[in-house]
Amino acid sequence: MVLTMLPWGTSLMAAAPASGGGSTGQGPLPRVLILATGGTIAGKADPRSAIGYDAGAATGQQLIANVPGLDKLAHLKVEQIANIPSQDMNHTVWFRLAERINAAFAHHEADAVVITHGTDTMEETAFFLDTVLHHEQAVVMTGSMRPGSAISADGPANIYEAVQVATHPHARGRGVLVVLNDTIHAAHWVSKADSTALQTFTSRHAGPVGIVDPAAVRFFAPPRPHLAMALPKEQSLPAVDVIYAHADMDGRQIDESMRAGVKGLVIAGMGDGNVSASAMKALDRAVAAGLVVVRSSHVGDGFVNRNVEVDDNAHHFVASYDLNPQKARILLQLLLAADVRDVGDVQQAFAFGY
Ligand SMILES: NC(=O)CC[C@H](N)C(=O)O
Repeated sequence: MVLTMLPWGTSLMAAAPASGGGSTGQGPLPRVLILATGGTIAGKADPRSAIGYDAGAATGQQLIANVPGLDKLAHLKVEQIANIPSQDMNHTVWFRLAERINAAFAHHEADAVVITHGTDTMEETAFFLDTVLHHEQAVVMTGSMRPGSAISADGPANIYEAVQVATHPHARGRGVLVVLNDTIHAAHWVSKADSTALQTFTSRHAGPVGIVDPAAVRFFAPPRPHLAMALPKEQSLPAVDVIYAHADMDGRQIDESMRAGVKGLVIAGMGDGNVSASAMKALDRAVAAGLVVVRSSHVGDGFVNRNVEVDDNAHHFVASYDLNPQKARILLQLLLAADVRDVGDVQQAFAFGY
């Protein structure tokens, strides 16, 4: 490759007549579709208490109006997909988002998408969309930890940076990204790790894939191989429960989930995906009844590997590798929706990319 010297602040790729030149000030402005779903970023002060607020109160249009300089980065179109605190996020909104994004790119309505969202379930929405969307164009999620009414609200800067990242040419082909507090995370690894701090998102063992510093958007890591699943046609997902393991654990919750008719179980296990002996017996009953059982962990980092403390071959369990329980649940739902229930096939999907 021949290296061409360009003026500072101009990247080789951004200089091309691509749609991602918003951060360089060259060429036509890229078109960014902003899909607003609510969250703290759309929060307004609650007059009943000094620290209280209602998430999902302001509209996407109001959020954008509070971000100076955004019109110099991109042509924006804002649509309100929902206006909820993200603890109420659900598959109906996920399907609405996925279909809107598919349509926007199929009809060349936008060059990139930014989604505003509460931080509680942002990693789950990011993981769902990352798995069912198959576009080169950037899809970037952002939110905030402080409501717009707070001193030093973080929402406006996060929206600005999300648009900067979404319009950066190196954001293409990376699946769904999460941008918060100057940091860029990939959907596979990102997780909320602090209930109040601005730097709430981590990508524990993998680390963030990039940063936004005052001069530039910088990516460090190559994209992860993309596990591409179809968006289920039925617009619904099979029932899968997550069961949290702890000392004195019995099999009661596992049996109750089976009675309720779930199709799969994810264990938020201790350590590398352990449960007690009596819970293990209940899991064997679940497998015998035709449920798919995935062992994940609630410790927050590291892999759950096959056949280490637990003989997965003998029990017919699946190991989650590095997917946390809430993401393991979504992958299992998508696999079951696609009629993938053979333990070997399910395991292959969880091991994809490693
Ligand atoms: N900081 C946040 O966004 C969390 C607030 C709220 N629970 C939500 O996820 O929407």
